[in-house]
Amino acid sequence: MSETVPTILRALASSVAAASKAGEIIKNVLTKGDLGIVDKGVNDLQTEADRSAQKCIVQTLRSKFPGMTIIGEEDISLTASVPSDWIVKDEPGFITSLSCPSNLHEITDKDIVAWVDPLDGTREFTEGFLDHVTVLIGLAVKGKPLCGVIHQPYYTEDGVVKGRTLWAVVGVGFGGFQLKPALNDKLIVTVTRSHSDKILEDALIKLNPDGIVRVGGAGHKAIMLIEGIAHAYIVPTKGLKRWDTCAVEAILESVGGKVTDIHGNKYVYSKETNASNDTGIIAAIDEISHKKCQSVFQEQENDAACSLKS
Ligand SMILES: Nc1ncnc2c1ncn2[C@@H]1O[C@H](COP(=O)(O)O)[C@@H](O)[C@H]1OP(=O)(O)O
Ligand SMILES: [Mg+2]
Ligand SMILES: [Mg+2]
Ligand SMILES: [Mg+2]
Repeated sequence: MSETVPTILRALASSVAAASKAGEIIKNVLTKGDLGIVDKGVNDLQTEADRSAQKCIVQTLRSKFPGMTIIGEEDISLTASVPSDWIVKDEPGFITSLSCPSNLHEITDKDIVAWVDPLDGTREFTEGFLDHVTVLIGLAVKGKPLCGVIHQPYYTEDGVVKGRTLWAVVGVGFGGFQLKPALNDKLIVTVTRSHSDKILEDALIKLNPDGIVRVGGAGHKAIMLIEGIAHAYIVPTKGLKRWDTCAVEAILESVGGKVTDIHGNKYVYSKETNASNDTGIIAAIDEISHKKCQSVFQEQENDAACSLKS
């Protein structure tokens, strides 16, 4: 069976299954109560949940796709053995049965770069904002995000924590969510709740949006766009890394959104690249919202250039 399924679909199916297992692992760490928090820098936390979830995802992908390049956020040793059920065998049929164009059939595991954020929204996780937590896996081919997985372990429906997994293959399909349109003729932006600075606050004054939604996590903010709560997610400076944005970009692009840096340029997701998204992010659900945000960043740059000259 698996011989006939394109490798990229098997890789996405495995990522969907591994992200869900990582979500279980995250919940178990929290339930046990010993988070093992480390600050990797300034306001840059890592917990036992981040470490264990990454082990699960990387070991799963590595066991099936030996040629794949896997780049995870956490700098941890992967030589120690992990519980056998952390290496997930499942490849859900709703992904492997997708029909995809012939060029995607030619992709081999060596062509795929997996960008893995085992727990996005770590600060919010430690502060109890659990619905802000996601597991992100993006699969890039030829430097571009092709497949994305956003797993939200604490997604709640009717007061019950159910969890959910959003996925997409650019140009092929998406699932795990329903796209809800945002209010027309408005601009609501979503921004950080825990990493703000003067540059962001100045940009918000200049942008003067109809609403500002301050929540944690890159994956969670992408969900705000999909659910019609905001039109654009902006980060004016560095802070985000490719593992925060690869899955987000694939999913938003597959529903007609646009993700670039603040100058309108695309980031490259090849294995050779520096992981840092140095020139910020504009992630928008549509072209018009993206344009509105980009023009404000352009004005800010022009103002800065003028004040340097005078
Ligand atoms: N200054 C920073 N240092 C480290 N990670 C950052 C920084 N800013 C943002 N991030 C990452 O981007 C995500 C979105 O940022 P924010 O929640 O502030 O909007 C954060 O959850 C965090 O991912 P992670 O939690 O995976 O480390
Ligand atoms: Mg982190
Ligand atoms: Mg992150
Ligand atoms: Mg993380």
